[in-house]
This record gives sequence, structure tokens and C-alpha cells, in this order.
Amino acid sequence: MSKKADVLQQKSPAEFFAENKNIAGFDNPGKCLYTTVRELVENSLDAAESGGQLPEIEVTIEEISQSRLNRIRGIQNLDRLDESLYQDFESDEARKRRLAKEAKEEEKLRKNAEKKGEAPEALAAAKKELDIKRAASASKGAKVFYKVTVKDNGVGMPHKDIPNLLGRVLSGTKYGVKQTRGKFGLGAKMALIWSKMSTGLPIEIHSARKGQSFVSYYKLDIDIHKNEPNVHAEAMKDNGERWHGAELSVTILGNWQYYRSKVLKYLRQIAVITPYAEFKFTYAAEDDKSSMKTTFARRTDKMPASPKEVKHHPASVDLELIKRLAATTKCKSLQLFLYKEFSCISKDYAGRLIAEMRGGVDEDSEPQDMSNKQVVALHQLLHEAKFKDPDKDHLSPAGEYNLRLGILKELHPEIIATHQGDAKVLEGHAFVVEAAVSRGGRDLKPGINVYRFANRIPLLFEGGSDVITKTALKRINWASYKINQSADKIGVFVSIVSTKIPYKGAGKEYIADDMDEMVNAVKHAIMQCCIQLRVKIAKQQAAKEQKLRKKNLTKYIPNAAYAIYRVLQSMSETPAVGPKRRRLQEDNDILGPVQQQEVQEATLAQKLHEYVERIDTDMALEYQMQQGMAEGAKQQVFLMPRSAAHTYGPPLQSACCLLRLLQASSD
Ligand SMILES: Nc1ncnc2c1ncn2[C@@H]1O[C@H](COP(=O)(O)OP(=O)(O)OP(=O)(O)O)[C@@H](O)[C@H]1O
Repeated sequence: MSKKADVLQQKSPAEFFAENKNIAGFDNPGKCLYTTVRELVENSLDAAESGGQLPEIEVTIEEISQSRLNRIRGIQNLDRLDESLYQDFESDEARKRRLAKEAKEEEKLRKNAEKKGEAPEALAAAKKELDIKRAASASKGAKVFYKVTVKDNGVGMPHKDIPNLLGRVLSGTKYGVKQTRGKFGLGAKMALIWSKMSTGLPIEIHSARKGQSFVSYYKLDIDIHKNEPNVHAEAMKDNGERWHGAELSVTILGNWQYYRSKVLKYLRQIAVITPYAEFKFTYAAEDDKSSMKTTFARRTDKMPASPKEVKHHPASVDLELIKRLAATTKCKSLQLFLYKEFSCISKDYAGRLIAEMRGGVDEDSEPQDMSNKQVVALHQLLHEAKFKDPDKDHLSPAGEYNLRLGILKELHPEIIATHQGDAKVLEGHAFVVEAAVSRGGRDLKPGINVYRFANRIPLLFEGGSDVITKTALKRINWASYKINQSADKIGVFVSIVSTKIPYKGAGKEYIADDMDEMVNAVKHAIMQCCIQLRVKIAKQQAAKEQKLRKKNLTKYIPNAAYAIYRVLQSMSETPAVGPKRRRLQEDNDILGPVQQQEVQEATLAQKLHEYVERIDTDMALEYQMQQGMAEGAKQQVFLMPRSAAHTYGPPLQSACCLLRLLQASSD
């Protein structure tokens, strides 16, 4: 073994995450740009919602070329002395080859245009496209940097806490048992670590609490080795406008070209799940042509009730957590400790648990005095004893109203159904699954389009391994709900909220598919939507078929009226003589008016129109009757018969309902 391998080394959390950025979703420059936007936006949403504020979030990505970045960093942009040192150097030979290839390509374009007889403008457009492709491939290796700024109207941060909150890995205010988008105390610091690694520039922060007379300003970076904030500048600026919120800016290496669609998709999906928020997005490129601005507007002022922090459920605690709680509790007795620090344990039940523990503890023992063995015994008992499930009042699902509104506003589906499931429990943490299934709409491809949300954030990566995708694609028999899995544009939206989302990894990309409780809850929510959708689809199909039938019948009325009238006319002109030509009275009844010109072609056409109209209504009633029996909404109404001897006739039909009289059973 080499000597070096024997040397004991230690790593700070910042060093660990700097070396393993991918764990936190910072895989390559493009993904780093995406994850930076995502982490900052999610912090902003958490901050606005925790203050009960309708979120207003501005996201700006400013493109910065290498030379501009150098100017910002105070580095001189030197001319190259030795061109052949650089990756983009092209030898004379290579240049000749490239020019020859380009000439060939242009010649081919010209010949093709000639063959197709295209106008000179078409050839010019094709050449321009080719030039753009060439320029893109020439700039493929060029590095582009971005200043990402996210501004919100949230609660801001206390001045003195800012360096620790944003310059120390694994520090945050969201570690309690509470539904929040953030969890690990990592996201914003990863953006800072990436900026430090790729551009060396610090993060800039403006922040103000509600009613604060000053705006906190910090420019800081992180000492990765020590996992400590390193403050470059600090100020308290005047806050005349009494602004509150936070604005964070980081300058990082990225790749907008490859991740543009992901960033925009993320913003659209977050607009779906938070229709009460407004997102303004600006992309400022170095050349104005590639810049863009877009707004995802707020559609409602109805914000879901804020999630609440709750106590630990006994089924969710581990040994270390019990030790920590016992060491820090203010409770002086074990009974009070169990009652106050955990949910779903009454004082009485705490007493019974302590009696069951034995081993030298009683109700009055001090929690801090528990020995290791006693803590182990308590831990074991908490996992073996029965406890009520945690309730769901502390959770904050988007709500069917918001989910439906968000989908309608962003994707415009033809039909949609939503469902919110009952609270379920996973390892002591309550969770709620909400779902929506839609058909048709903007931006959807034919087939199943899955949209995943966890604690109201969209999950865009690693979909293949996720419980929602797997359930939607493999565990639902779409055909049985009148849905064509490959031809229809189906949107499946599932949102899971919990005090602990069982993410795989710190990148918060997907939820594993190996927990039965989760699988069942997701499947149930999707199926409930499908059941509602089946009814809507059946109604739509019947209405469509009926419309088509009516259209077809109406189409042939002029021809039919013409043909019938001609037959009747020629019959009426032919005398009825001879034994075989004797007419029935009914024939005379029809032919007489034709002869008298009382019935004409137009009369027949009108009667046929009336008939088609009538059978259309009859068929609608027939359909309603079937629906009433099979899948329509049923309502029981109890009526008192006027006498004991009452007869129950056939169902009564109306244009909107079916009334069936039945004798109620005596009990
Ligand atoms: N825009 C903001 N407004 C108010 N506070 C913020 C804002 N951004 C960050 N913070 C504070 O900084 C803390 C650290 O943020 P960071 O993104 O590093 O982690 P997190 O959001 O707690 O968890 P996660 O790593 O899961 O995102 C947050 O817990 C929050 O208290």
C-alpha cells in the first residue's frame, strides 16, 4: 500500500459536496444552470408563502461572455501569442479541408434548389440556415457564463444570519417536521460552490424583513475547506420603500443552449402547481436577438393554508434523534418528555409506555439521565407500540381547485378530472397525494405525459425511476377508461406533499418506487381521476356520435326530398286504371295533396328536418336514461304516496333527468 493511502484525511461537508456536485443535481454546466434557477426559485416561494404573501418572483439570467467575465474579475483580456496552443486553432490544412467541404455543401444546396425550381429567396434562406449551423458548431467549445438573479417578496433573512444561511453548507431554517420545498440546507450553497468553482465570483445578497428600515447587503463566498462563510462586503442600505424579500445573484458557468427548454418547462410547471404566484422571467443575451421575456401570470389569490410544524411521530424517530431530543428538552420528567416532544402520545399513554419500559425508569425520571441502554429500550418500544397515525392538518396540498386552475391556465386541456386522496402515513410522516388527469391541450404529445410534483415543486429529471411515472405507465389500464394510451394526448399530474418526501438523493429529482403505501396512494388517486374522466369521455363520445348522425341525416335531406317528390309527382300524374293499378286510400291521401300542389318538395324537406330533429331529441333522452341507470349522478328523494294502493308506472323522462318511482323498503 502506498504511503499516501495511509494518511488520515477529513473533509468538510462543503468539500464533500464540491467533489460530488452531482448528488445535489449539479452534474454539468447546463444542469448547474437549471438547478441554480430551481433552488433559488424554490427558496423564494418558501419565503413568500411562509409570510402569507402571494409570491411575486423575478428570475433573470444574463449571458456573460468570457471576455466580459474577465473584465468583471479584473483580468486582462490578452491577445493570443501562440494560436496553435488553443483548442480552436485550425491549421492551414484543416482550414482548406473545411472550406472545400463548405463549398461542396453550398453547391449541393444550389443544385437541389435548381432541381426543385425554387426561387432565389429560398436558396438564400437555406444558405442562412447553414451559416447558423456552422456558427453554432464553431462556438460549441466556447464557454458561456451567466449571472442568475432571483428576487422575491418573501420574509427575507435576519441581517446577522445571512452569512451562515448562505455561506455554510448544511445550514438552514427548514429542518423541522414541516412541509417545505427546501429540506437539506444545501441548495443555495451549492449554487455558490459552483460559482466559486467555475467563475470564482461571490454571491450577492439583498434582503429585508417586513417593516425593516434597512436592506441588508452582503457579498460573500464560502471557504470550502473550512465550510465557513467568507464575507467580502457587508452593508445596511436605506429601505425607504419598506421593501421586504430577498434578491440573490450568482455568476456561474452554464449552458443555456442545451438547458433552455428545461428551464422554461420548469417555470411553466411551477406555474401550474402555484397558480397564485407570478413569475417574471428574463433572458438577457449578449446579442438582443436571442434575448427573451415571459410572464407566468397569477390566476387566483387563493393560496393554500400554510403548512404547520408538528412534533415527531414515534414511528419516525431513530436512536440519535431520541438522544438529541432527550438532551435538549426542557421537560423535567420522562412522562412529560414523551407527551410534549412527540405527537400522538397522551399523558396517560406515556405513563403506560414507561411502565412497559421498566429497566430502572419511571414517570418522574429525568430524560437527560437516561442511559444508552434505556434510550435503546425506549426506541425499540416506540417502534413496536401502537400509535394513532398523524393527521394531515399540518400539510398544505395545492388543492384540487388550484391544481385544476394551474393546468387549465398553462395547458388548456379539453377535459380534466382531479382528485385529492386521504392522508396516508409513511414511516411516521403523513402524506397526501393529489392527482389530475387531462385529455388534449397545448404542448402535450400523443401518449401519456407525466407531470410530477413533490411538496409543490416540479420534478423534471430521472422520471423513469419515479413512482409516479412507473404507476402511470405500468399500473393503470387506460383502455378500460376509454382512453387510448398511445393516440390520445393524456396529461397525468400527480402532486405529493409530506413532512418528509422520500427522495432518492439530495438532488430532489425523484421518489423511489419501492414503498407500497406510496405506490397504492398514487395509483388510487390516478384511478379516481380516470373514473371521472370515463364518464365525461362517454358523454362526449355519445354527443359527438349523435351530432355526426344528425349531420349525415341532414346532409341527405335535399336529395331524399327531391327523389321522393319526383316519385310522388310521377305517380300522381299516372292515371290509376286497370285492376293491377288500383290505389289504396292511403296512396290517394298522399297523392291528392301532391296533385293539388299542397305538398311540394320544400314541404317534404321541412318534414324530414322536423323528423331528424325529433329523433335526435329521442336519442338524447334514451342516452340520458341509460346514463341515469349506469353512471349518472343519482339522488334519492323520498315521497309519501297519497294512498297505500299506489301503482309505480314507467320512468318519467325529461330533457335533463330521469325520474323512477320505487317503493321504499319498510326498514
Ligand atoms: N429567498 C430567500 N428568502 C428568505 N430566506 C432564504 C431565501 N433563500 C434562502 N433562505 C434561507 O437560507 C436557508 C438556506 O437555503 P438553502 O437553499 O441553502 O437550503 P434550504 O432551502 O433550507 O434546503 P434545500 O437544500 O433542500 O434547498 C433557508 O433555509 C432559508 O432560511
